Amino acid sequence: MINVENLSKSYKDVKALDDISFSVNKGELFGLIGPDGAGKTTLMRILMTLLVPDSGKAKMAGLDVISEYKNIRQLVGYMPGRFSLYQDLSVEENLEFFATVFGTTVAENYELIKDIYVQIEPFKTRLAGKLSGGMKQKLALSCALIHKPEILVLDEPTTGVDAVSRKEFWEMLKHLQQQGITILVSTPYMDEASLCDRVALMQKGRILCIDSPARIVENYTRTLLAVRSNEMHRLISDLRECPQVETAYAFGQFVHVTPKEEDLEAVELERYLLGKKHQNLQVFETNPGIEDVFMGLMAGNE
Ligand SMILES: Nc1ncnc2c1ncn2[C@@H]1O[C@H](COP(=O)(O)OP(=O)(O)OP(=O)(O)O)[C@@H](O)[C@H]1O
Repeated sequence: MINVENLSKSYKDVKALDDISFSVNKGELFGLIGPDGAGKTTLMRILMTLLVPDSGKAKMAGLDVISEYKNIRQLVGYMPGRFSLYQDLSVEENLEFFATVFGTTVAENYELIKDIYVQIEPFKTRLAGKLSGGMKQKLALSCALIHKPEILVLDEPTTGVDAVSRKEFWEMLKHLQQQGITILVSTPYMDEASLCDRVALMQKGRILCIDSPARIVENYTRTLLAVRSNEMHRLISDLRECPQVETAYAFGQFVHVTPKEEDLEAVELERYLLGKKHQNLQVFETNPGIEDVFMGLMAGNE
C-alpha cells in the first residue's frame, strides 16, 4: 500500500533522509519509531505529497507521489504533528471545513468517526484552541478521517499527551485498522513500538531495523545486565566510565548495561562497582525488551 525506494532528502547540509526503502502492506499498522530529528516528518511529508524528495521513488496505493499527487490526496488522511486544526473555529466547524474541502459531508461519513467524535461532541461549539490536548487529538483524527481515506498517516499523534489518552488513542487506531484502513504512525516513544504490526527504527535519516516487534527482540542476541544501587545517578556515571561497558541507561528502577565483551559476567561488574563503594547492589542478567534493542542499535549507529 505504501512503497518507498531509495528515498533521500537534504536541507542544505543536513541529510534528513538517507536512502530509505521500505513498504507497508494493505491493512497494516506500521510504526516509524525514532528520536527528534530522525527524519520521520520529512518522510511523511514526502508521502503526503507536500515535499519533493531529492532522489528515489515513493508510491501510495500504487500512485506516484510526484506525478499522481492529486489522486493521492483524495485517498489519504493526514494528521500532522502541529497546526492541523483551525484554532479559532469551533469543533464542529473544523470538522465541516475538512469535509467540505474533500467534497463530502460529515453526515455521509459519520459512521467511521462516530466512536471518536462522540467523545468530543458535547463540546462541539467550543473553539478548537480551547480544547485539552487529548480532545484536540481526537478532533484532529476525526478531521483526518472525514473523507474516508484508505491510508491514514499520523505524525507523532501521542507526543505531549498523557498516558491514559495515549492508551485510548492506540485503541482507536486498532479499531480503525479493523475497518480496513492502512496506518502509518510515527512516535518518539519506544514503548509504543509493541503496539504496531511492524516497525521501522529510524535515526539520522536512516532505517536501522524493520520487522515485527517480536522478531526484532528475538533476533537480538546481545547480553544485557540490570544493575541497581543506593545512588542511581553516580551508578550511571560509574558504569559509563567502566572500560568494559558499551552502553548504560536508566530503565525504570534499574540501569540497563550492554557490555562491550559478551563474556562480562554479572559478578565481575558487581566487583567493579563494589570497588566504587556502591551499596545495596543488585546485578543480574536480564532479557532485553524492544526498547533495549532500539537503544543498542542506536548506540551502534552513533
Ligand atoms: N525545513 C527545514 N530546513 C532545514 N532543516 C530541516 C528542515 N526540516 C527538517 N530539518 C532537519 O532535518 C532533520 C530531520 O527532521 P524531521 O523533522 O524530518 O525529523 P523528525 O524525526 O520528524 O523529528 P521531529 O520530531 O523533531 O520533527 C533534522 O535534523 C531537522 O533539523
